[in-house]
Amino acid sequence: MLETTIAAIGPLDEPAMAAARDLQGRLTKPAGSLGALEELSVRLAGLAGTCPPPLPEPAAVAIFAGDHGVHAQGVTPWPQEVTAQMIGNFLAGGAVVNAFARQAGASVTVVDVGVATPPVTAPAADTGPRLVEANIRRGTRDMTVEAALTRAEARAAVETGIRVAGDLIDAGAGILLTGDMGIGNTTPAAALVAAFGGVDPAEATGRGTGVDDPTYRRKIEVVRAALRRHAPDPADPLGVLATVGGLEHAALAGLILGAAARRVPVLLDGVIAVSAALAAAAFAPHATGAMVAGHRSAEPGATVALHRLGLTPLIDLGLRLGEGTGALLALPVVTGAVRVLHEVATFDSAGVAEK
Ligand SMILES: O=C(O)c1ccc[n+]([C@@H]2O[C@H](COP(=O)([O-])O)[C@@H](O)[C@H]2O)c1
Ligand SMILES: Cc1cc2nc[nH]c2cc1C
Repeated sequence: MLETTIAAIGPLDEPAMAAARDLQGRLTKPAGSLGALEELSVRLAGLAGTCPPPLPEPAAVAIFAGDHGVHAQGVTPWPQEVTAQMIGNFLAGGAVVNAFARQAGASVTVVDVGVATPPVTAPAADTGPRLVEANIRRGTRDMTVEAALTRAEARAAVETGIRVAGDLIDAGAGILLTGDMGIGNTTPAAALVAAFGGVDPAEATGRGTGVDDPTYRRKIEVVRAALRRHAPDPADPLGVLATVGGLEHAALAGLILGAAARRVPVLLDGVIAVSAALAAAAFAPHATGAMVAGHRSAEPGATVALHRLGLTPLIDLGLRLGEGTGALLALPVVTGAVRVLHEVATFDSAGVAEK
């Protein structure tokens, strides 16, 4: 399934992009006045292979949740149980992601790919957040001691993400938004950014949920130790994900690949999402055509990854929550970029004089 998905990911459609550029030039506004929205609309036309591209509606957030053996190294102040407890909060509708999803009119799907303790489940409701139980392992192994995952486990997580993308798109989603929950997951995210980005762990590692100076220094050394032990090869993305990644990172890479293969845009959230996006781009370089960077996380690794991917984030508000919150805030910007191509009059049709 991974191989067929990768094979289905092709380049952006040049004629559709040329048509979108031409249309942008005829709309009743000074050329270039919508800044980054114009190039985004052109890219989404190229992804859809048609101009105008469909409005990115309805929107679906997929929150992949997992735990991390590297938690034992003291890289986060939070207890591991918070991952499962926050799943309960997501399903009950009480987290920030739920508030932003209600505002944006987006559905929320929580996917347990690797939570260590059984998730706290809420009573099933027909509407509201949904739980997909796809646990591959109750948390990864400690990457400073051994590989976090076997290649088979990493592949199973990637393929779970591909499957979730397909299911959400089959159910009608016009855009997918990445979400994540996993106490400790900024440590493997930093390792992935350092491995794929070829930067020193000190440049890729941030303070996550907020750690003090001694913990931050230890966190950098933990990332350094894992990379030294495994020496992951960036040309082997499954190997990188298995040795120094996480189950939610691998599943997010799969979600991105699945969206790209179906030519549906995927709006990226924070550092966990963009570290997974580096893996997706290593599997299939053309997958970047489907990626839209929702925001610039405060984590330094996010800026490194966005630069490598050639993506400019739509908003930059110093967020560092995860869950999909930054992607949800950016969603109206993406919709606005496309809506312009559908609804704005041309100089010709509106009888407005050109300069
Ligand atoms: O999205 C981000 O950039 C981001 C930055 C810092 C923290 N987080 C969230 O915080 C958790 C991981 O933080 P930590 O310090 O436990 O590694 C995890 O649940 C993430 O969703 C997320
Ligand atoms: C409370 C809490 C909520 C979160 N949401 C995403 N990561 C999180 C980490 C914590 C600790």
